[in-house]
Amino acid sequence: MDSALRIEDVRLTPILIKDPPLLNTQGVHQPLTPRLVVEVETRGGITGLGETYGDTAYLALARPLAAALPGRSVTDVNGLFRLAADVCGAAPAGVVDGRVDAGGLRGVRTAEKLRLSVVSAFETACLDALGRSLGVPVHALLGGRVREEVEYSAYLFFKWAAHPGAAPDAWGEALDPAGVVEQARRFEAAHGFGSFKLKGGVLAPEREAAAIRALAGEFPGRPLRLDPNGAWSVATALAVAAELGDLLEYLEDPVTGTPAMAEVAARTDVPLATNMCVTTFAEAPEAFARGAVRIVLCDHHYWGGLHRTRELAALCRTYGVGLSMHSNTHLGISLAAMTQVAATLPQLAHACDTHYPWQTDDVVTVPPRFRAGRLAVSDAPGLGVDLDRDRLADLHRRWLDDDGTLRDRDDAAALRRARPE
Ligand SMILES: O=C([O-])C(=O)C[C@H](O)[C@@H](O)C(=O)[O-]
Ligand SMILES: [Mg+2]
Repeated sequence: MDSALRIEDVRLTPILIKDPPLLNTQGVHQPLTPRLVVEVETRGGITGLGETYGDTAYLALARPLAAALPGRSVTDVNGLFRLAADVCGAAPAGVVDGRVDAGGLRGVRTAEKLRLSVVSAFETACLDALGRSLGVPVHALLGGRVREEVEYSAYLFFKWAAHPGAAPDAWGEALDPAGVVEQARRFEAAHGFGSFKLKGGVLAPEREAAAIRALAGEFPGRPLRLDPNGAWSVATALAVAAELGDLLEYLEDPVTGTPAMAEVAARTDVPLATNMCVTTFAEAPEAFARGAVRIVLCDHHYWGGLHRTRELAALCRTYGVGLSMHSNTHLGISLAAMTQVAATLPQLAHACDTHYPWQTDDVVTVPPRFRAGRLAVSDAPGLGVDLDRDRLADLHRRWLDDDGTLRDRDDAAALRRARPE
């Protein structure tokens, strides 16, 4: 083994980044939300980057893994999973209690999901370091790209004009169909997005269906998705599906859990997609056997990295299930990783989700630019992004200065603070 590829040091930097008051079925995004930047430095002096959730539960698992890595090779990405199982221990008490993951809206929190979300950032950082060391892009380490660009979808939200006590943000309020259409127009004008996903589960289902109809009127024939994060009953889901019918590219997690999704799927032709009932390999057999979902949203953060995202793609292909991509609040390191892996997935037939246009902070030196809703796939070594260390230090300072209130994303708590009634 080339000793230059051995890991010399691992740096973890928790940060707080600005986030607008976007609404979802849990509550509202906090004004600042945590992320974790992982740097893996080799003995050869090359540093690889990764990014993941930065809440305290993730940090508690990341620290022992970071401490155990020096001396291992960045080529040993398979070994990371065994190592994490050995050194991370249990998730901190109280965070795995059957609740839906507040920061992710990705089904119930489990210790395994937390651990995989942490390992994903280390895997990405190792692949970045390996790619930089060898002078090849990460997609080459995953078998090579099958496309030159990756298409992304505009992620529309009902939102307030401002966080409580703050000045209105640049997007303004969107609490009705007209506001959503205006937001979509701005997304299209700024980034050229050709497809739109509306985050639902916020207003009455009829209002959300009306917003989709308004989008269809403004952008005829464009792919449209609605995602209430499991907030509806089977009857409501069927009523909305019947009303919107052909207007929808897919309906995402209209109800919670595989049995309810299967019940809806059996009674509508509208394709159902999920990032809530199939979020681990163990959940796939039942959901696929029952025909509960036609599309699974991959997300390298919680599926455990870029290689495992490709394993998920192979599983979906085997069962004739389609593939799309999910996103939470994230920065340019994650966007680069999403783009690299998406470039290697032949059956990715839907535009990927991204929250990125909502972010005003970043830690990469050159923020990516969407053209016609697409990102060019970088052929530069590694992920193709570099760290802005001054920015990283500023955002880490914010995290240090926080009294603990915002270090864990909790949209329900943020809503209670803003609207105690
Ligand atoms: O597709 C999804 O379910 C999501 O993107 C979940 C996210 O947590 C999103 O709803 C958010 O951040 O409000
Ligand atoms: Mg979803």
